[in-house]
Amino acid sequence: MRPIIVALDVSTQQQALALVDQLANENDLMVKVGMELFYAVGPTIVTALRQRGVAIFLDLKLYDIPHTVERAMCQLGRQELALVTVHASGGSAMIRAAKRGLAQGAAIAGVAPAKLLAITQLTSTSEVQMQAEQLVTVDLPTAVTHLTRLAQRAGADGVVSSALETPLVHAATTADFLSITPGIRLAQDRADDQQRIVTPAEAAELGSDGIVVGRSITQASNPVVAYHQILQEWESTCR
Ligand SMILES: O=c1ccn([C@@H]2O[C@H](COP(=O)(O)O)[C@@H](O)[C@H]2O)c(=O)[nH]1
Repeated sequence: MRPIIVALDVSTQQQALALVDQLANENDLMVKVGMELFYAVGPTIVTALRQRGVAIFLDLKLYDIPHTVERAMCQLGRQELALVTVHASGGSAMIRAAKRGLAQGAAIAGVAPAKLLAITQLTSTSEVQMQAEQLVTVDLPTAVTHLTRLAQRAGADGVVSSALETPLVHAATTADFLSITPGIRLAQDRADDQQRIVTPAEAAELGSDGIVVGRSITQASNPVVAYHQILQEWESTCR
């Protein structure tokens, strides 16, 4: 399955469920709960979404000392989640700890463990910004490739980056390793905080295993029409 993952970046359960209900007829729907919704509503949003039968990507981008991340992931592991995230730059010990925590939580609850994704460089980061602000001295593709290798060696199941880097991610990892890609924009979308953007068709051509789309759907006058436009582009070029 190569999902379109709808980022439910809204601040109430009512808004989130209204969006999911509009998309209820779509096959294999996966939604992403990010910081805004999770901090506003709390873990009950996961329960409410599970009751609607959608796959859930809980994108909290954990970044802390390994012990803290392991204990936090143990809690998340008890939920039936498809995907969760950490920042790859938290390091290999932290990623290994995240994986251990997820497995522990899943075993306690008797559910399948979520897949662990590591964020490489946020899609809102440009190469210039990365070099100037993070003092990274290599170019952005090299930095993403390095963090991808580190993430896979530490046990992550995939990475998050722009689809622009997906060919590098796949070249650096085994066939089952996921390249999940936000920073998706339609030709008519206006410029915003995202820097490394591609269209759904470009993401498919580049080999993305799943695109994350937020505002192009959630802020569209008709989210279902926007979803179908994206689906059509994504599937017409999907390999
Ligand atoms: O590098 C990253 C990692 C995560 N995101 C998340 O994806 C969505 C994108 O939303 P849009 O409205 O389509 O920009 C959002 O929830 C981010 O937190 C990302 O954009 N880039």
